[in-house]
Amino acid sequence: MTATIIDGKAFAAGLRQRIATAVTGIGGRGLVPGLAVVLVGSDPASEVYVGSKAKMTVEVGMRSFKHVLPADVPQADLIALVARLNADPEVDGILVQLPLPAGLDPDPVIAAIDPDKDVDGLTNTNAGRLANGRPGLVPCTPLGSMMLIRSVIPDLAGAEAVVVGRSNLVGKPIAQLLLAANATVTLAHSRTRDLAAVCRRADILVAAVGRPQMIGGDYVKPGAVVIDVGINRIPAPERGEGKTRLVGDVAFDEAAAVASAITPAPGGVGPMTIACLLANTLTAAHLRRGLEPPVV
Ligand SMILES: Nc1nc2c(c(=O)[nH]1)N[C@@H](CN(C=O)c1ccc(C(=O)N[C@@H](CCC(=O)O)C(=O)O)cc1)CN2
Repeated sequence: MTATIIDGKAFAAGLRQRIATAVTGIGGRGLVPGLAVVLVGSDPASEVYVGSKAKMTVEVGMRSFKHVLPADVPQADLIALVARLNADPEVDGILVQLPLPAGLDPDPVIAAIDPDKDVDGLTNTNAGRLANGRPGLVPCTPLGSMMLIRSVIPDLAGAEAVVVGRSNLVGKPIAQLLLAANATVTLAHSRTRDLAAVCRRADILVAAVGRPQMIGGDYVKPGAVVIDVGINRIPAPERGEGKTRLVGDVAFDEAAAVASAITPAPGGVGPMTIACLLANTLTAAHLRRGLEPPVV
């Protein structure tokens, strides 16, 4: 079998286009959604992601507010910034880029975000809403992964789904979303016994372990849909001394030979993360004003 490649880059571009159209529509009524992104420190990957978020926010017609704080900022100052953003009427969405530098605890910072502006969907309130099947803001990477899954399997009822990885940012919310779509869900992790055999049960296999190319072809059931959430930078001496390249958590060539559809990494789930952040900001901007959010 040769798998269909699920083109997340193209899907994300289409989604951003639909968001831009929706933003133009509400602009006539004087509503311009605003997204505040907070970067603490100077992690190079985080700087790139935050830069892309700011650029794409403006491209879809929203307001972008970027706050950069030094790595040694006191925790109380970071929380005070979040409090100011909570109170700012021009800000509909707040995102604190993760990971935070060593010495800062992300939990109280996330807890300080107004759940109705929590466009990362990471507060306990939004996690609880997701777990209880209530409307709320859903973490961006899981939301984007679900859109890609539904592009190849519109009806997930009864499908066997295995999610490998149990982080609050990705694994747990994807499992909740799959469950809400009536899939039969197994949440596997580093302590799961015979992980390959568990994964081979999956019609939908989601890899979110953070270990480069760990999911080999022997983990994939013939005909399965494979969603690779991993983005890992590994040495690439074949490109020259000191060079690196990005790979996912899935050994792509091996898995693609067995699966029916697969996301590449890069170019799969990653680009959906920022597009879904913009979608969540649009949703938050509507809900905060008591308006029905558009379907994008
Ligand atoms: N507060 C948050 N922090 C982090 C999140 C998040 O959702 N909220 N996710 C990741 C980083 N991230 C966005 O923040 C992100 C990761 C990857 C991509 C992406 O488009 N990746 C490309 C490759 C990019 C490259 O060349 O480096 C791809 O996969 O094709 C966008 C956003 C952790 N932190």
